[in-house]
Amino acid sequence: MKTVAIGGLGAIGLELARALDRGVEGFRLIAVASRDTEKARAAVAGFRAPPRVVPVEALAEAEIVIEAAPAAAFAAIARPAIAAGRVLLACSGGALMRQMELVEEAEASGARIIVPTGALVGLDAVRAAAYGRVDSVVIETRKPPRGLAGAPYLERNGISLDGLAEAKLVFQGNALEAAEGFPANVNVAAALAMAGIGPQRTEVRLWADPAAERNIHTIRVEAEAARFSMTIEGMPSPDNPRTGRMTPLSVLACLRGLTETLKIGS
Ligand SMILES: NC(=O)C1=CN([C@@H]2O[C@H](COP(=O)(O)OP(=O)(O)OC[C@H]3O[C@@H](n4cnc5c(N)ncnc54)[C@H](O)[C@@H]3O)[C@@H](O)[C@H]2O)C=CC1
Ligand SMILES: O=C([O-])CC(=O)C(=O)O
Repeated sequence: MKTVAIGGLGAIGLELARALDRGVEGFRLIAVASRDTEKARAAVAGFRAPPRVVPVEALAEAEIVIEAAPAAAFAAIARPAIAAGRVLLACSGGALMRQMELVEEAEASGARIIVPTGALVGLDAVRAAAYGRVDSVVIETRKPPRGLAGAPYLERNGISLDGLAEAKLVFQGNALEAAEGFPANVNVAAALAMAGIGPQRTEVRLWADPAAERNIHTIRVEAEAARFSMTIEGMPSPDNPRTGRMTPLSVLACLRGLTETLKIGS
């Protein structure tokens, strides 16, 4: 049995905690941390085996630490886990991409940092292609306006999405600029950048679309070995419209992949 701890109990973390409590072969949830301790206690009170509610630094007592908190809390969860040489599953890919020195810290301590595919598709193909020459990687994301509302880039540039009648291209730039301007929205672009040709060369286009009922991500890759494009249309989570329901499922698949005997895909 590998021990697991979760930092953040929102759309992703609480779903994962519930799934682990129902039983995921080979893993046992021992601790959780969240901003609001009382709320966290109430959320896990009815569990078959309630995990301990701890401060974020104490999550590192588990062998596997799942980070599922806002980007601003990423380092506080990641650093102790890395220092303790743990396996860190990082959902806030955009935050990681902006603090790549953590990867050097992990190398020194023997920790591993794993970014699940999350709400996206195709990272296996992108990773493989990146062993050869890759000419371009583009991701186009289309979300209902409520899934983008409040992003720092929109506020800084006075872009209002209220009463939007048709789809609007709200951002075009590289993955680094996207992660800075939309910290809660472009984790998939960050994961794509880290899997492929890096944040400077990965192009991001972000649309607010009042007709969209799903979070739609299309990636297009031009590489020497292959040209491919893939689209995923994720259902927004009922708890947080910025986050797709695929993400906790992807983290579960990633977790199982750490130990399963038969593992399909890279
Ligand atoms: N990799 C991917 O494909 C995806 C990644 N994400 C990212 O994953 C992260 C979590 O997403 P959601 O669960 O949707 O967010 P959420 O907003 O629903 O939940 C976040 C949780 O973290 C807690 N929290 C806030 N501050 C904290 C702190 N300082 N320490 C510990 N916990 C704290 C909140 O109380 C809440 O329980 C976000 O950074 C989000 O952008 C979201 C969707 C897809
Ligand atoms: O589509 C989603 O579920 C979330 C998303 O865009 C991201 O965090 O990059």
